[in-house]
Amino acid sequence: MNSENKVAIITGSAGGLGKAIAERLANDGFNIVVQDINNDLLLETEKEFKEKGYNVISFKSDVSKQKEQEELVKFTVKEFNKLDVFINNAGVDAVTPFLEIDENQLNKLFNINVFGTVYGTQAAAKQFIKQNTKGKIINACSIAGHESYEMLGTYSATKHSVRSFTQVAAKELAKYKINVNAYCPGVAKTKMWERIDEEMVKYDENLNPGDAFEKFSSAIKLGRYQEPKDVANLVSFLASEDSDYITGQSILTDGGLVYR
Ligand SMILES: NC(=O)C1=CN([C@@H]2O[C@H](COP(=O)(O)OP(=O)(O)OC[C@H]3O[C@@H](n4cnc5c(N)ncnc54)[C@H](O)[C@@H]3O)[C@@H](O)[C@H]2O)C=CC1
Ligand SMILES: CC(=O)C(C)=O
Repeated sequence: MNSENKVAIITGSAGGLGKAIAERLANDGFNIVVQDINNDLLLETEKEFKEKGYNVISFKSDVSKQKEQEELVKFTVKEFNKLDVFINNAGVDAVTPFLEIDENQLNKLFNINVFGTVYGTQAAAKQFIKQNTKGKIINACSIAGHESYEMLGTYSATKHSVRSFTQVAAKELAKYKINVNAYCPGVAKTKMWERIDEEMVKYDENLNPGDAFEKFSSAIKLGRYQEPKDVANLVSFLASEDSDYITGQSILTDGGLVYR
């Protein structure tokens, strides 16, 4: 392990966008901590990354638990001596009409997408302040943090909330030289979109499997759906010194879908 390397934690990185972000940061020279609630997939990813020669360790926890976010940071500092970048990537979806939104759905999505982001930001910021170093916190927002989508009401509300917390944390933490930004992907082919497509098709008899994904992605001006590496490219920039003068922003990376 190289103790000179910068250290990044990426939550929800056993698969999907988080895994691509972790891999990109490892290639950028970071020591990385992959975190997820899915332990089997997490261990597989850790093994794959070790075989590729990355400086990686894994930590199984639940981002919606404040204490577990603190333990994640503690574990990282114990293993790698410091923290430089914390990526609040873990997130979950739900597809229902507005009239069917219930308490379970609201609790689950807000707990993971919003509370998880707040707890992760707090744990990372406290560590940066203790270290007396600058630091970067990078949150997973979405096109749904700028525009609210039918059938994705709760999800969209959580991502608007992530954008709001990104702004307020950036304002309050700037005096410690902590930057807080967010990336807003569009339509990336991961397990999340597989689930969204499956659920949307259930609610509309005119849709066949794959149609909902196709419908969303056919509106993308650059003419193709998003690859996880498109998202990793933006996060790599936000984690680097090249973004030192940017804070409080929720930046769209969607191939031309939502314009703000
Ligand atoms: N796929 C897409 O098109 C888009 C995704 N996003 C956001 O990007 C982030 C990553 O999305 P995907 O990779 O597509 O999702 P995904 O569902 O493929 O992967 C999410 C990962 O988070 C983990 N996770 C779920 N709950 C957790 C918890 N409580 N604690 C720790 N880990 C947990 C899962 O086990 C999984 O490995 C999410 O925040 C999502 O909302 C935003 C816009 C578009
Ligand atoms: C998955 C997602 O973030 C969407 C539909 O915007």
